Amino acid sequence: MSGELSPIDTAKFVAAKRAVQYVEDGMRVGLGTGSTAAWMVRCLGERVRSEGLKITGVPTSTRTAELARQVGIEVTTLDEAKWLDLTIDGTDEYDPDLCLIKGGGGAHLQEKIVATASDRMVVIADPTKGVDMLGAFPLPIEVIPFGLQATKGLVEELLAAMDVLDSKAVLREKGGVPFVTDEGNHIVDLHLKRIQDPRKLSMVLNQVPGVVENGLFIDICDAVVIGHGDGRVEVIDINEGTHEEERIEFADSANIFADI
Ligand SMILES: O=C(CO)[C@H](O)[C@H](O)COP(=O)(O)O
Repeated sequence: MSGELSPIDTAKFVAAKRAVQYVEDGMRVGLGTGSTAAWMVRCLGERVRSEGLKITGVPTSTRTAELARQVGIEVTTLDEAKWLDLTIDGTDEYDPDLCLIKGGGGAHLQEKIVATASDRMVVIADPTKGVDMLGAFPLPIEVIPFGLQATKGLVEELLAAMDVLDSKAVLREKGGVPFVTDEGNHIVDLHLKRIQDPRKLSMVLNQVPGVVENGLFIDICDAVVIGHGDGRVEVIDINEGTHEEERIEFADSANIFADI
């Protein structure tokens, strides 16, 4: 990949480039999944190659593991790393409390385990991901294959009783067959009304037998780095209560790929 980036890719790139500044020598870093997280992995690889930064990455999917190795990041498992200093990941939505909907890429189970086992989670996003109230993006749940239709039916009944279901629960497909996660499970996407009480919904969903994990990330994200197409980044830190803006140089974006 080379040449001019589109405004949306510039936004993702500058968010990623700013976020990898949080990474210090010796850190164990959770590596998220998705197109924005892929920019972060490339930016981190660039720091490893050009600065000799020594880090261990814990990928949240086979896709991310493959890319991390390709760009020169040493990877290990969460069990080997035990605990992480930082996780950097993308998101499908973030709200003003930095609660998230994730799982658009079908990796939210590993992503949630990895982020929860980290001192700090930094989310990278473009401006389209910010919402006043979660729920415009369909909420993914990971469901085991056994009894899939029974689980899906029960979830639909529960959501209808709670008056949060907007249309329906849809089994995610890829290439005409059910999408299979890295854990060998399936994804059901829940088309909901705006989520008034994400904490309650998350707890209810995870009580249903057959549901492994839902895509709501509550009180897990510490900061969000929002990139813009003109190179500006906003950094919102929920713990510090700060909202800062700066500018990131993005003319070198093509160099990120030069040595790979
Ligand atoms: O949760 C995720 C994968 O499970 C992704 O982080 C989320 O879908 C955002 O992806 P992208 O950066 O491609 O928009």
